[in-house]
Amino acid sequence: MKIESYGKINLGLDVLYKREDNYHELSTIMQQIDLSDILTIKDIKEGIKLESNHRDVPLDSRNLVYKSWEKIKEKTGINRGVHININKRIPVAAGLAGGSTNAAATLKGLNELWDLKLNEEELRNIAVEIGADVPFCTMGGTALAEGIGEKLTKLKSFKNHQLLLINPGMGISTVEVYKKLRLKGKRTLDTNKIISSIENNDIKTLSDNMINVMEEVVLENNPIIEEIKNDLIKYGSLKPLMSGSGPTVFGFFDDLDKLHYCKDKLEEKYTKGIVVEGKTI
Ligand SMILES: C[C@](O)(CO)[C@H](O)COP(=O)(O)OP(=O)(O)OC[C@H]1O[C@@H](n2ccc(N)nc2=O)[C@H](O)[C@@H]1O
Ligand SMILES: Nc1ncnc2c1ncn2[C@@H]1O[C@H](COP(=O)(O)OP(=O)(O)OP(=O)(O)O)[C@@H](O)[C@H]1O
Repeated sequence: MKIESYGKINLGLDVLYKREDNYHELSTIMQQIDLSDILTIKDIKEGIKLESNHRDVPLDSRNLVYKSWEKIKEKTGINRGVHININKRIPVAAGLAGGSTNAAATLKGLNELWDLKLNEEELRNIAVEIGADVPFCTMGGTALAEGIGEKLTKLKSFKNHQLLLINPGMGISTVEVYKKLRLKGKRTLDTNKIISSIENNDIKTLSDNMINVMEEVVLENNPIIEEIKNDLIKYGSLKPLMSGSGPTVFGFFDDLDKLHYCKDKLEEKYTKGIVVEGKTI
């Protein structure tokens, strides 16, 4: 069985406060994009064997795919073996939910392969035990995520908007970013404005109002992110934003020719990085 495992961007990310369980309460708009990894899942006699084309992906119990297999065993009592090949195309530790989407695809894949009949809500309840971004990844599309990311409200579809994603070529640890955050004690992101722009299919107003409260602390040690944002604007993007805990930056385009011109320019400049064209799905 082959499954496509799609990444996400945050069309705005606000961190409201630190909770007693040490997680943070969020208000974020999540959007699935067509940049994906391919998972190939096969039955084997017992245990789990992982394989990947990407050297930064752990092939043991640290992999979120491994955690999905363990959770399925624990929740359903099914103890079957599986071989999973993870063909990585989503940059790793990039703020694009790479590991989380692989975990979600594994939950859905095993549910189908083993005919477990878990419904969407049951899948989401298992997903949150694997990671905060995993429930959204099982659902996809466009959603407001609150709580630690697991309280999801589906929003109107925001498909087919063209964007460029620029990753400077290094990874950033989500845990470290949460540790460094300086919380303001009040809301920074106008989520209603983001939601109304989505409803009106208005990428310009959306882009103008996108805020990610994690940018500030990530920028302090990674000034290249500001440089990428400035370059995106210089070559025709609408106002760009860092996704999640970074370092990937994305910008929307109202014209495909502008996007291709910008892509050429940024590919020339960021030779150590990754420049990918994508769209919202
Ligand atoms: C930055 C985002 O990508 C925004 O969508 C997510 O909040 C990150 O979610 P994630 O990588 O799935 O997070 P998890 O794997 O569940 O948690 C990793 C670590 O991030 C921190 N964490 C995560 C989510 C959250 N709401 N509050 C947190 O403080 C915790 O220290 C946690 O130990
Ligand atoms: N299937 C997986 N794919 C990629 N990384 C994984 C996977 N499983 C575990 N990891 C580990 O998770 C770390 C974070 O990688 P990931 O690509 O999920 O980050 P991210 O996109 O920033 O996540 P998020 O946006 O959810 O915070 C990696 O450094 C890697 O060690």
